[in-house]
Amino acid sequence: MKRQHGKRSGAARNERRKAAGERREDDIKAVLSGDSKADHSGDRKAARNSLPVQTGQSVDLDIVGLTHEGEGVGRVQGYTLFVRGALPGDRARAEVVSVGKSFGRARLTELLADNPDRRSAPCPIYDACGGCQLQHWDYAAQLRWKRQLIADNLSRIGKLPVVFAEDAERGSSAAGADSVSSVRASDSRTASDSRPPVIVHPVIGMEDPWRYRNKAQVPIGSSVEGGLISGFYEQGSHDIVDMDACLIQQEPNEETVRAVKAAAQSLGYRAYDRATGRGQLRHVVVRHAQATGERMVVLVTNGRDLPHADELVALIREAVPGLASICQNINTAPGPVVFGDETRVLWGRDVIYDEIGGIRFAISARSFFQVNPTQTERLYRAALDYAALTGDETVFDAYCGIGTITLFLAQHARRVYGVEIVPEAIEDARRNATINGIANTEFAVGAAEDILPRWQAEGLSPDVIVVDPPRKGCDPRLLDTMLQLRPERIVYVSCNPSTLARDLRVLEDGGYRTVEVQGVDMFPHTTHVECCSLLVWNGK
Ligand SMILES: C[S@@+](CC[C@H](N)C(=O)[O-])C[C@H]1O[C@@H](n2cnc3c(N)ncnc32)[C@H](O)[C@@H]1O
Repeated sequence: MKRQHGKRSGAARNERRKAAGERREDDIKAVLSGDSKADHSGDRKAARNSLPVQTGQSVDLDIVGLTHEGEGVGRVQGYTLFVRGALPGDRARAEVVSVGKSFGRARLTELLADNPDRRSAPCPIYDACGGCQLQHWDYAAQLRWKRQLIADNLSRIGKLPVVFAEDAERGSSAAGADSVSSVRASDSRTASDSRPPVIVHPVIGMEDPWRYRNKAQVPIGSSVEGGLISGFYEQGSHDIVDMDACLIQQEPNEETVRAVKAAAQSLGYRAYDRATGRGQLRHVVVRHAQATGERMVVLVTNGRDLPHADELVALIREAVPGLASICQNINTAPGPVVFGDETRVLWGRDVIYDEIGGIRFAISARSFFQVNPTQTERLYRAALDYAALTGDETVFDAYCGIGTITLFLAQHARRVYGVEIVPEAIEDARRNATINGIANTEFAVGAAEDILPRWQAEGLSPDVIVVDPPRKGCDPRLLDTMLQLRPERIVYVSCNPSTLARDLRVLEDGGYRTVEVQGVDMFPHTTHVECCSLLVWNGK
């Protein structure tokens, strides 16, 4: 494992991390206190001195929860500490590394009592890499935790009464129940309402939860010797750790990245240096289509000029089987965003083809395509199931990407309208409708919050609306329009249970009832989980 050239000393790095951590903590505190310019350093010192723990202190604590970032949560005299590497059920010894008014962080030094579900993480670089957070936890336990996470968000943020599906079958509502599988509903605003609680199903897991990712997006850096390295950003920093193997990545992607790196290295390419703005290669993005075996390489470069482009293409083609596309994306912006606006084809097609549920999809360099194809089909089937289409319906699919859910739905509806903000994705969506012979779809480029009001003004009236927004959830204007359009059903697909819960609250207040939520584990060994939720018009 090589490390990036130009790294600062360990002490400097620790200082930097500490400062970043404190900034972040202050940000959180400011949000909690509602004071975005909080700078009361005198008050802060006094408050810290009155805390039950101090930096450097060794504490023993029971771990009772897990944060969204995968840190164990424990308490010392009511004060919350986050302990990386600790799991719920552990009794841990930890050294306090930072303290804030509301919570602090501690470093796990010893496990005093082990969680029976603890496993040794199979990945050799697990501790340094920030990609996975849960490899040290039995997979079934991960799935149980993700379900609880969904339920907790619905309950705490959405203020919804919730029940686990098996408890609902037994007839016991979550309100007041305290069995392990039951969900606390004590803080649910509507827990005492007569409405039935939201049913939370077991999260659908993978039979083999490894090697699932069909896309790798790796930053390129320079080694001390001046060679190219690629891998991942070390936890909490922008230092690249050179690494070719990742246990959640499909193997063809690893092979492709290795080949691209070797080809670029042999032609003397330099890695982009954020500090100086010099060097050509910023990122290598590779995709592997699981169903067809096709592969795509996208070289993200710091400018249009790509010396020896023909030789580079020839070397990559020679080394990578199944290659269908080599693209160059140009990104001259100084920030951390991976892609620039311009993409051009260096060799082959501008897309690769993959299939999900018997539908063929063209995928271009910048288009969103779910990273776990096995689970994607399960997710889309859940969405289709909740849409309960008979063939007569008008459906809106907001945040449609390359039209994946749109085409699943279109086979069972009268007409489906898709909207998506990335123009290339809509080009792909139109192409996808054509290649699958699906003629009852229409696509628009734009923000869903702008396009739905336009469709409404044109007199369109959906029976079902499907939304699948990015992590930040739906724009409030979109939620407002959905409430005005008042479809019979809303299917809300989400990769973030907290923004899902926030938006469900808005829709509930507007007259919808959340019936059930199906979690699908798209991202095993990480703290992420995908949800598919069904809402029906409740009448108001
Ligand atoms: C989670 S992805 C879902 C894509 C698609 N449903 C799928 O499963 O492949 C969210 C999509 O929303 C798009 N997007 C982000 N903000 C948007 C907005 N305001 N309006 C429409 N689309 C947006 C993104 O480009 C991305 O393709």
